[in-house]
Amino acid sequence: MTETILEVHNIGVYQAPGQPIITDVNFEVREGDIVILQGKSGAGKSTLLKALAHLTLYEGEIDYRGKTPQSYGIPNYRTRVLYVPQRPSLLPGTPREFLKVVTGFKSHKSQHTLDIHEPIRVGKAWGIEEELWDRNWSNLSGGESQRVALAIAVGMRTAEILLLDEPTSALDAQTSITVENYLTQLTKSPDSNLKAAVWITHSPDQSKRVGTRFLRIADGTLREESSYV
Ligand SMILES: Nc1ncnc2c1ncn2[C@@H]1O[C@H](COP(=O)(O)OP(=O)(O)OP(=O)(O)O)[C@@H](O)[C@H]1O
Repeated sequence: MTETILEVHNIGVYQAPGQPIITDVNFEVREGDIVILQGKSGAGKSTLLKALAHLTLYEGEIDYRGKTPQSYGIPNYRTRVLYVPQRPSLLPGTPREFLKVVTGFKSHKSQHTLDIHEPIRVGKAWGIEEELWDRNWSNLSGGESQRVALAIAVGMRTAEILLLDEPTSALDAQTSITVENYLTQLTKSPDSNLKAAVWITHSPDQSKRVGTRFLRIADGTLREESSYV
């Protein structure tokens, strides 16, 4: 039987008391799932991913492998259920400097799989030459910084679930497919830590290519669909 990784019970996020962005969200993520999260702009998709990563206040419960996020320690939990923003906003310095900082965190160090060269290798597979790692973030194009940030998230090899917030929105069609194939194959590989993803996209074509399950947020709550609609 396929193992459940994440169980989400009655999640609600509020922008102010009595003003919910999302309520009564229930679903689970199992090994091998690439869960497409769809919904209109402003529906609450990013809000839900941030709640799953414990990056925003929420009510309700999250179980990761049968335990609460707190029981892992929140920084450690966040490396396993890892949110990848659409673009790294306003980061100082260069990607290589950023990589050195994040790989120095105790929560990452405690995991034996870490290899700081792996993100650079992943980036190369997506057309990111090594010299770009020494350029300031502010001097990278939108598509370059998006791929570098994703390469860091993937190359750390700490995540079991990636929470992907429009991960290819700044990429051309061909590069987007290269990244998609890499992520879907990694999710299926028995040697990989990565077991699943929750993936926001506005692209019906991308949803069909990568999705194994389809969730939609509408009117402040979530429902499962049989396909992208
Ligand atoms: N920190 C916050 N405080 C108050 N309101 C917020 C906050 N974050 C998000 N919102 C509001 O919550 C709603 C959902 O935002 P969210 O970013 O989750 O939407 P989304 O579905 O990801 O949209 P898009 O497709 O445009 O990225 C929006 O109305 C947004 O303005």
